[in-house]
Amino acid sequence: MLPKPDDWHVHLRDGDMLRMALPWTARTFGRAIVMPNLDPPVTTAAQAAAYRDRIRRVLPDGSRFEPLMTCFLTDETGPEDVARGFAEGVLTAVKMYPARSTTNSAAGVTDIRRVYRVLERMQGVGMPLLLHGEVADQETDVFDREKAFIDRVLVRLRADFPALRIVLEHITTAEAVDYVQHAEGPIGATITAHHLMINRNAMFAGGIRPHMYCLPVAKREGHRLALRDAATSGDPRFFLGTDSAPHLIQDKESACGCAGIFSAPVALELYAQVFEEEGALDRLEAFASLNGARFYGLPPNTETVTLVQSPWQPPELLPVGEADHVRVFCPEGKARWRLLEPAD
Ligand SMILES: NC(=O)N[C@@H](CC(=O)O)C(=O)O
Ligand SMILES: [Zn+2]
Ligand SMILES: [Zn+2]
Repeated sequence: MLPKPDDWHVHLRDGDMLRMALPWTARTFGRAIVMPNLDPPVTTAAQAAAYRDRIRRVLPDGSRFEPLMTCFLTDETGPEDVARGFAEGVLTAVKMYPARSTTNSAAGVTDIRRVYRVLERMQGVGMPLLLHGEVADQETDVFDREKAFIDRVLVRLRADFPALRIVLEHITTAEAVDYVQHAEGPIGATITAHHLMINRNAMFAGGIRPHMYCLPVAKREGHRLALRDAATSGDPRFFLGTDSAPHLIQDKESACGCAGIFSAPVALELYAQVFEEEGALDRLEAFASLNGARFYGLPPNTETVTLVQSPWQPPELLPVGEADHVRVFCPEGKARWRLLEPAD
């Protein structure tokens, strides 16, 4: 049993996809940081408030799930708008995607110098900046883009804004682990369940596997092991963020399949498996339920969840709208841990 965990990085989408995805996240997590990369993206506090209303309207009856909203940083973002959104409790954080680094990020930041006024303001009011930490330039090898982001962008950014609260999201490399462990000042990192479970071979096992493709792309085995060490270390800088990112099958199984792995229905159960394999079940609570809340200055949830060791078969495909489905991530087909429903 542990305090209800929070998901510090999730894509809930909108419309039919939101109706499919939200109940899975709300079942497991008390709160979630909701990504703003809709099409078009959520770029202002007012748009974030409207999106939060749409999310609340499709929450299952009786759910106490709380969506924590973000807005998408663009070259045009106004410092006043985000600071006011933060003060009013509409916005929890600002999300920065380097332009064209990932799904629906075309409106992202083209040159970090253009957003320095916004960052200055955020630093002043203590508002976190969440980073998709990959450079977007196509000359850099896709497997090196996270390390290049740290070397070319993050080091400089943190030197210029030493008190800015930063989350390096969905980290995938030993270099990112090392950077976050040793950096001075307020920094944290989220780690997904899938990056703890698969390495890059999973994308090519017997053929091309589009459902194992996400960004940042899974790396070599050594990096996966470094992530497992970090997540299970008890270091409060590392916390749970599923990056559950549903896409329709037709968009994944395509000549140009999009990036994103949908893990919400089984994510906590898979994290539990990883912690068990590492002999660190006693540290799952810190990673899943305490560290992130502390970073964001929030109390842990008062509700609890219970995980039991009991193999089960998560749904493989979930319908969205009339015509298509989303595939659920579960690399071994079965999950070894099960979340007890309140009625169990
Ligand atoms: N992680 C992904 O592979 N995709 C995310 C975007 C993101 O988090 O970078 C998505 O929105 O589909
Ligand atoms: Zn991302
Ligand atoms: Zn994401």
